[in-house]
Amino acid sequence: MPLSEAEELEKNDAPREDDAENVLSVKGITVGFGSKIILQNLDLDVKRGEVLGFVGGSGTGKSVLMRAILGLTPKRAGSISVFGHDLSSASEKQRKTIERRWGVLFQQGALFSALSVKQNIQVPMREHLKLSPRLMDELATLKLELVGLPQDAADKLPSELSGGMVKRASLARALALDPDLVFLDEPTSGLDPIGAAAFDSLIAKLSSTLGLTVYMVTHDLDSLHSICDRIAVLGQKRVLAIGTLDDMMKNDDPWIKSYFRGERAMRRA
Ligand SMILES: Nc1ncnc2c1ncn2[C@@H]1O[C@H](COP(=O)(O)OP(=O)(O)OP(=O)(O)O)[C@@H](O)[C@H]1O
Repeated sequence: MPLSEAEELEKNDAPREDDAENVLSVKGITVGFGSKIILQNLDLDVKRGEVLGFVGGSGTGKSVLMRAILGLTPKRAGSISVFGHDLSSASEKQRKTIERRWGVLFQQGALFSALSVKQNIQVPMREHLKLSPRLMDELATLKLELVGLPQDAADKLPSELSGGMVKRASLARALALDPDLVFLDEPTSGLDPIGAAAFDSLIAKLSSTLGLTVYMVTHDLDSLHSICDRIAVLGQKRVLAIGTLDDMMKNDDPWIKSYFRGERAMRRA
């Protein structure tokens, strides 16, 4: 009898012991474009069930790192393990199984403009699952509810939605396959403070009720304060520091100090 995809994964690439704690483990990765090195020998662990906020100056490589983890940008060295499985040695089939367990919300939402919200949510279902149209409609309805969108949003085009609704629709698409891990690239950018706070609460609620692990690139100090269990700071081509907000407040690196204890941070206090 042929092995299921999950059995295939187990058989060929047994999870390492630290899988129990780390959903994602990046070891010594280097990424560059031409002669420009963006990330060098970078290490990062993301723990199961945590909300990790990722910050860093503009252009330090936060999006590049996320894209490298997702396999969209090639790395020159190092290894990336997700759910205990090394992505470089995974077969295509194993990779697909791993991809089914993560969801991604790209910057600006990245919804397909010619597809309705419902069809956008169903894109990952079409790619990874074989379901009847009726079941896919039922699932899309559930996802809309989960992210707090009204059912009449289902047949709208992205251009007919407000910025906050686009973010929610993108989140619904990221959650389409009931992932264990979600990557969010600046989910609250472009939202007004009330919309951003509502989106933060939604992420916190989903993380606690669904046990989701959240990897969130953000510039939003409010998000860092309100929902992140840990914060990682990218700088000098690596993770400069990782820890709780308290740890960041005590850190004396000049960039970290000005970010967390500078004028902007003090204004929000
Ligand atoms: N495909 C590419 N080819 C060449 N250079 C690239 C490419 N993608 C990104 N870069 C460069 O890599 C660097 C890091 O970019 P990245 O978008 O990851 O920064 P970021 O930390 O996400 O910035 P921001 O906070 O402004 O979004 C930048 O100098 C960018 O120009």
